[in-house]
Amino acid sequence: MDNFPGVSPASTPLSENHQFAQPVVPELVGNDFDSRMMLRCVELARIALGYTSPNPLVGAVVVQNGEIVGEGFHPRAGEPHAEVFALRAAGERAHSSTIYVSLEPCNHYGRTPPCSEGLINAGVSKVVVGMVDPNPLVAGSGIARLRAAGIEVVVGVEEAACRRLNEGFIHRILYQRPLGILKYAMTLDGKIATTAGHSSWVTNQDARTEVYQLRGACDAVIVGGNTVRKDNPYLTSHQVAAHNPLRVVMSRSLNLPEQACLWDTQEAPTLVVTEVGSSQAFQKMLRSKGVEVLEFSSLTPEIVMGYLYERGFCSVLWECGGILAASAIAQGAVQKIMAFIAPKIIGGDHAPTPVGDLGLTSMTEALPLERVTWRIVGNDCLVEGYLPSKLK
Ligand SMILES: Nc1nc(O)c(N)c(N[C@@H]2O[C@H](COP(=O)(O)O)[C@@H](O)[C@H]2O)n1
Ligand SMILES: [Zn+2]
Repeated sequence: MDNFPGVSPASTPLSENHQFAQPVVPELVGNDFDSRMMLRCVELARIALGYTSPNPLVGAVVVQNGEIVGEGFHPRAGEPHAEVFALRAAGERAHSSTIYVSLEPCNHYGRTPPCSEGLINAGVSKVVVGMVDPNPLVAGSGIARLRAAGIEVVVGVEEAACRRLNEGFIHRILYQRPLGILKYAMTLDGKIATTAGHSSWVTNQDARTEVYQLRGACDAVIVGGNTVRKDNPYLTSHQVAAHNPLRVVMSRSLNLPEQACLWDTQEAPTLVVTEVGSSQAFQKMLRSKGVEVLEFSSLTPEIVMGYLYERGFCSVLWECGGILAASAIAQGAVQKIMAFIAPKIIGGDHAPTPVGDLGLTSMTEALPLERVTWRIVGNDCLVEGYLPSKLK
């Protein structure tokens, strides 16, 4: 099992969960201070990027007289919640304190007892919450329980940052599927490779490093057989992030190379999903290398996403070619687009493009992205946006 940088696995010692204490900032009061503390919660939560599914990323900070006296984050499902680590780190100083937490404290017995009770028992006087927990087992009941116990509760501080942090978890809870992110890199004339299929590299190192970080934050990354045959990718986070996603290959035929970087499972696990009836000999060869192989009666993006949901995943990165990308979009397996655009022209009548045929013939049918943002990454531009909600 892989570890957090500087943090030991499974039973993370509390002292180490607490090792991120910040200096006192007495001059900051009111909303600025609340914002700073909540952003610190988000920062703490992000230490566990890639490790917490099906649970959310959560950070917590205990403040006494303007001083941080305890910090914590949720390291992984089955371990205590962020509030517990922060309260334990604060010890006696949790009494009459204000606790900041990026997600509403839970109010149910799951793998762990309710944090609402822990906060009441610790004697905190105020709880500042980033966002309400969309989990129907919580959904406002944690806030109500704290208020009923006479604790002041403020909700919605840095809510946008808290929601962004957990967009995969939120999507999983609301739609019973992982959030699907389609990432591609294309030239300014919309090509992901040359006519000959060569694609190394469309974007510069900075953009590729950002993709490695993205992989580290996702639970799985999916490609089709064509990408394995043409690019022979690793699909790891290349040590830029501590976590590696499950690498998933979708192939009906198992017409795949005997030798491929993805069959080396030392660094990261690989799952090949195929259809009933594909070569048993090839499946045996893959299994002998430590590759997991699963057969489905019908192999579609929707079925694979349903399976990955059951496996507990919150976010899945599609790094496939245009044909599979179009099929994933059409089946509602993609909600978010991340397009890296390199300022170069390659041309080519038959050079591949990021999204294949969607069956749309009029420009009025084009799928308009929502909540679009863009930024420069090194020499390239990253455009991000969300497919219209009706596709979700
Ligand atoms: N507020 C809060 N802090 C954390 O650190 C959390 N992990 C959660 N998670 C919520 O509780 C559910 C998981 O409970 P168990 O870990 O199984 O006990 C999760 O679905 C969230 O709703 N909340
Ligand atoms: Zn909890």
